[in-house]
Amino acid sequence: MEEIKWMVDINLMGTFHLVKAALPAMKERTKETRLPASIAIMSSQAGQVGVYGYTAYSASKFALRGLGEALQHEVIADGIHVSLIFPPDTETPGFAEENKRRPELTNIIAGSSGGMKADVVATKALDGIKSGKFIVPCNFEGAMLAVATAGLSPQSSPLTAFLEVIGAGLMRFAAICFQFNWFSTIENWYAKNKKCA
Ligand SMILES: CCCCCCCCCCCCCCC[C@@H](O)[C@@H](N)CO
Repeated sequence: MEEIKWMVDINLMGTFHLVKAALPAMKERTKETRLPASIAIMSSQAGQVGVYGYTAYSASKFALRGLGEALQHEVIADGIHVSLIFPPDTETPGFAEENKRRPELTNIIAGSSGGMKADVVATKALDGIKSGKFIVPCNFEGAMLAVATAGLSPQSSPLTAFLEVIGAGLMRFAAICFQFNWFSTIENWYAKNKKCA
């Protein structure tokens, strides 16, 4: 339980603390300058889909979506835009550390979206923030996830809204195929490893 609390403290409470600390000055500045401002929240693709081995991590990253959606309602009148970034595995020192003890099944499922270099994720994130996107995917699988999990999130443009409406059925179908594949992999892995034990 201590480790779960630690993760929620960093990923969720850490974001609350940062937003709370930055908001008064941001509101003041947008009022004075009339220039738009952005709050970028770093989630993860594991905050769009639950992934084996990431129970605490996924929970803390999913929570950021609720935070972001509600916050966008609360700051839109101040000219502040919220962006939620959803990267896949990203080559960072933290990821190298994580990889030393990541379960095989997590590797397989997370591998469905591949990995990205940190500077590429940073560029994608900045582009998304600058163009006022609420959901910022970082790769092709991320774009599919964005459509599949669009829910009631604010849409960034009429084109995105159109693609979400048109793509919804297709992406649900793709999601079912991915889930089927992941559950079969988990089942086979347990069957094989139980036999070996
Ligand atoms: C509707 C179609 C679905 C498209 C493919 C979905 C692939 C989803 C795979 C998600 C993997 C997420 C892994 C991210 C983990 C990182 O955040 C973590 N390593 C950071 O430490």
